[in-house]
Amino acid sequence: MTWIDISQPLHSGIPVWPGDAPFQYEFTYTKEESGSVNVGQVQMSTHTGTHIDAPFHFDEAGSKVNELDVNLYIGKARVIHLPGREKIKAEDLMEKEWGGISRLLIRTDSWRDRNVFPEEICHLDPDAVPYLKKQGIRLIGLDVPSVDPIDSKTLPAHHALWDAGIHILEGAVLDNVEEGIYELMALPLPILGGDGSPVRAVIRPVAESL
Ligand SMILES: Nc1ccccc1C(=O)C[C@H](N)C(=O)O
Ligand SMILES: [Zn+2]
Ligand SMILES: [Zn+2]
Repeated sequence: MTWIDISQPLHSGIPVWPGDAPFQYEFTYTKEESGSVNVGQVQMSTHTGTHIDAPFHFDEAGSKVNELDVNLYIGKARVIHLPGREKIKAEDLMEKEWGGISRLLIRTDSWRDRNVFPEEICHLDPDAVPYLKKQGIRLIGLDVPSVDPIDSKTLPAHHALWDAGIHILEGAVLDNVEEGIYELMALPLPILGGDGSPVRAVIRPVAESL
């Protein structure tokens, strides 16, 4: 089975949080200038596109991105589809199949035009977190820029997840991805002291019986 890219392409027009640093790629030297090589430089927010949040993003005492276990971001993941909701509640999760898979990707389809930063998204009800913890979830990924409502200042879902030891992946592209079991790779960069990192996230289906 081939790997499927579930990452947003990075370009100067990629929407970012209102007021956050825009993505920029430019040449430090072009081949013509240097005589030998093109060399680029990138400026971006750590929360651009498909990215993970380190707990330090919302908790001064939380782990930094270089302290996170790489094993969280590689391995079996379940994809579930929960479209057309204002928020994801425990009852929605209870309707799905569970069992032994510690990574969960939720396709909400609630960020329709990825060229524009969304005003409203389907978010995670913090009351659903104990259920996720009970199912042994350690990583949750959504197809929206935040697990909380866009205008949230208190970030209750971020905090509830972290209190339950569940790590966060945001901005995955799950259009056309069917429910099922996949392998996931979405490694953050080892940015020392970082609050988050862009990731290249890929999945590939695995047979349920494996
Ligand atoms: N980058 C920002 C700039 C300003 C205000 C919030 C953010 C966020 O990133 C918050 C969001 N809850 C996030 O975890 O991605
Ligand atoms: Zn983030
Ligand atoms: Zn976040």
